[in-house]
Amino acid sequence: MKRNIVLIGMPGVGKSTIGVILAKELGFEFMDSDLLIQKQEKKLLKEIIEQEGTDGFLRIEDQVNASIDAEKAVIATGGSAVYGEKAMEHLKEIATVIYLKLPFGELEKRLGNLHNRGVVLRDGQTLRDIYNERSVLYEKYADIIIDETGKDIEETLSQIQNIL
Ligand SMILES: Nc1ncnc2c1ncn2[C@@H]1O[C@H](COP(=O)(O)OP(=O)(O)OP(=O)(O)O)[C@@H](O)[C@H]1O
Ligand SMILES: O=C(O)C1=C[C@@H](O)[C@@H](O)[C@H](O)C1
Ligand SMILES: [Mg+2]
Repeated sequence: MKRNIVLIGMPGVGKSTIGVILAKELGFEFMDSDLLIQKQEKKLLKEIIEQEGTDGFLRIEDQVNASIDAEKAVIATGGSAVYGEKAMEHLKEIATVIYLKLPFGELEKRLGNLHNRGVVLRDGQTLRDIYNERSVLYEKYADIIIDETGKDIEETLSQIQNIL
């Protein structure tokens, strides 16, 4: 295992929820890219997306993720992190990358219950469009793929622990 773990996947798959528990179990630090972006920009993610547009947000996200310096950390990325090539190359160098994968139908149900989630959608794009577009990228960058189908948080965590 490399010295850090990076979690990637669609919004709502549980990168932040699972990441913080995993960090605690491993005795690692926990970092959340979304919080690093908000701290640097001194704005909420949705404000950055509103003010800078999706491309502006993606540029900031790429720069923040490419600058992460960590040792023994679990890093939860935002769902759109995989659009940042520079960032993903950097994260691949410093971490084992785990893709938390959920079938579209389950993800749609879960996102339906989540409020205030700024998702990077270009004009006319649907959740299905970005699911298809991003799945290719998540698979490309993943060292490990965890299929969350039918698993609760504890079951997903123990599957990750068994593989590490
Ligand atoms: N089996 C499960 N695994 C993970 N999360 C689950 C599960 N079932 C329900 N949830 C819920 O789904 C939500 C996952 O949200 P979370 O913010 O962790 O996602 P995320 O991947 O970090 O998204 P984002 O890309 O927007 O940061 C939480 O509210 C969590 O409680
Ligand atoms: O999947 C997305 O498009 C996003 C997910 C969030 O974590 C944030 O990074 C931002 O709101 C964009
Ligand atoms: Mg998150």
